[in-house]
Amino acid sequence: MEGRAAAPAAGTVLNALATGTGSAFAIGPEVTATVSLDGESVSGFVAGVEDADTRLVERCVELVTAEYGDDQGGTVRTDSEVPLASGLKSSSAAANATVLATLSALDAVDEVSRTAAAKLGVQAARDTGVTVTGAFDDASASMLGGVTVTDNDRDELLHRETRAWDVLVWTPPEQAFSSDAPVERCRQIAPVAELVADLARDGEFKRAMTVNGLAFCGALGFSVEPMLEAMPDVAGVSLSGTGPSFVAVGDGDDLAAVQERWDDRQGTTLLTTTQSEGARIHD
Ligand SMILES: Nc1ncnc2c1ncn2[C@@H]1O[C@H](COP(=O)(O)OP(=O)(O)OP(=O)(O)O)[C@@H](O)[C@H]1O
Ligand SMILES: O=C(O)C1=C[C@@H](O)[C@@H](O)[C@H](O)C1
Repeated sequence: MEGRAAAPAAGTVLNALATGTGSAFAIGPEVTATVSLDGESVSGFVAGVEDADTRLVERCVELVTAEYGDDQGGTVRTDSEVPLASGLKSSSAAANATVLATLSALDAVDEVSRTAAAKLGVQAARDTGVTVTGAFDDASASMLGGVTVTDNDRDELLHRETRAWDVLVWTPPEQAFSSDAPVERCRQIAPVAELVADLARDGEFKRAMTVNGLAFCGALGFSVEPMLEAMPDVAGVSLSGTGPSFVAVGDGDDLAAVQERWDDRQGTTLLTTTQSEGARIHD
């Protein structure tokens, strides 16, 4: 019994740590999960990362086999095109891919809606303490594709649209785990987050993410310089998640100008696009 599925990473429009309302958009790079159900306990591997914390993806397999199978164990392996703890939601993508791969291994894909599958991954993230709010914003964007706006306190999808943007990502050579973020400082910028949520619900995603980025750089202690370097050329740029990556959206020519500046920084830049199809199961 084997299943394979892939789910996209995501960038941030609104970080939910201030108010519980969040917004994110799916981007090209993916996490692929391969699940084999042939044992009693569940063990996980992250390709290329020794000593990776595999509890999240193991918990995803456990939750799915408990609800849709017979508590089977087995192995789960993830292969990721995005680095861990970089603000690009690799945890949500890994959880979504693992939930779908496990459902595929059980031949139970048709029994579960995509939204319900994303919620199982959110539950696994809460159970293993890798998230602050549950991050249904990131999970829904990765699972459904497009741009989503969610209430993470109720795991409710408030709004979803698709956008065809080019996306530039700068990832510095550091890591920042969401579970270590200073939540109280984020709550202090709630009035700004409410304004960003209004813009996002109206589909004004670019302006929303730029205001989000300026506010969360302040709350989380990141420099706004990468944003200032992008703002002359693009309307949408933000710190992604709890950092350290930044994302800028627009069209190719505008992003090329930003990339020239971000290429002078340490770390890596990646030019990709928005992704509107969401997670997919490999036959
Ligand atoms: N590719 C992966 N495969 C398996 N587990 C993963 C993967 N990516 C993340 N995780 C799990 O999620 C945990 C938290 O990850 P992390 O804080 O890096 O989330 P992220 O989604 O990459 O970052 P952010 O929330 O800032 O976007 C990791 O400790 C690990 O347990
Ligand atoms: O852990 C969390 O709850 C979150 C982490 C970041 O990705 C945020 O962007 C997201 O809105 C919520």
